[in-house]
Amino acid sequence: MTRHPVPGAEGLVFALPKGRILKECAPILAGAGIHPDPDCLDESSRRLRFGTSDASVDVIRVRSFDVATFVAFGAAQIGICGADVLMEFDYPELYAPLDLGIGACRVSVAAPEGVDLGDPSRWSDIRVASKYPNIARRHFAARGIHAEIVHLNGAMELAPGLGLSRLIVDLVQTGSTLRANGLREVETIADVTSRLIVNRTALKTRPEAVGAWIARFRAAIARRAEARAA
Ligand SMILES: Nc1ncnc2c1ncn2[C@@H]1O[C@H](COP(=O)(O)OP(=O)(O)OP(=O)(O)O)[C@@H](O)[C@H]1O
Ligand SMILES: O=P(O)(O)OC[C@H]1O[C@H](OP(=O)(O)OP(=O)(O)O)[C@H](O)[C@@H]1O
Repeated sequence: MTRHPVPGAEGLVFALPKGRILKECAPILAGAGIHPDPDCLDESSRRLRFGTSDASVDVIRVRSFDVATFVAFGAAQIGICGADVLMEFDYPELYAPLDLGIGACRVSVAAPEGVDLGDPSRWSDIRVASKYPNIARRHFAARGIHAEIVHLNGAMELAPGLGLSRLIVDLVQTGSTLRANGLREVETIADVTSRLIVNRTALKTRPEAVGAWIARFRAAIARRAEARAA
């Protein structure tokens, strides 16, 4: 694919999450008319910024949590990330106009299989391991429970068995990770899919460019839905 110069002040930077959502994003990007350099989808590539078939758009590939941060601070104007990440950060600078319908899972509370946790309405304090400290804290606070959060970046499932916490708050899709680690889902906090996100200031100051991309993604999602229904 032809290399294009990086976008100048008028160009847009599109933040994509590396990891499991990246491949699911590709057909949606193509439907919206963004064709990144093939290296972008090759997880073994060490590059982080890629040109696209549109000389005015570059793609960056960052961790899922960091997509929200790049877009919130205006370093990227558009991006794709899970609703879990949006809930966790709650950045006022982010506008999430479109549910892309990919990366479906849920944020749930889980506990050790076969352990009686007692009556949750009687809990006052509980220790919870999660990579979503804000979601977890808010969830328990809304029930009048003070949650002491142990912030982990992965392998939360180990925490209850090793006495690090009584509960975990993590993503669940099939439930096989919980089962494989002797845990059960206790409660769903929120259903999750991936969203198109934009920086609110960029949308205000460059409504033609940013608004046009939102419209293209909206049309691409509608076409996918029609094709699935046919
Ligand atoms: N099991 C799953 N099924 C469906 N979607 C998921 C699942 N796990 C995560 N996701 C979605 O994919 C996003 C990215 O998850 P992924 O596992 O690729 O990255 P991560 O492990 O959170 O990031 P990192 O590798 O940077 O720590 C999550 O924020 C969520 O929206
Ligand atoms: O219910 P399941 O279908 O088992 O999916 C849930 C698992 O998927 C995610 O982890 P991932 O595979 O992304 O690995 P990670 O721990 O590196 O984030 C999530 O953190 C759970 O561990």
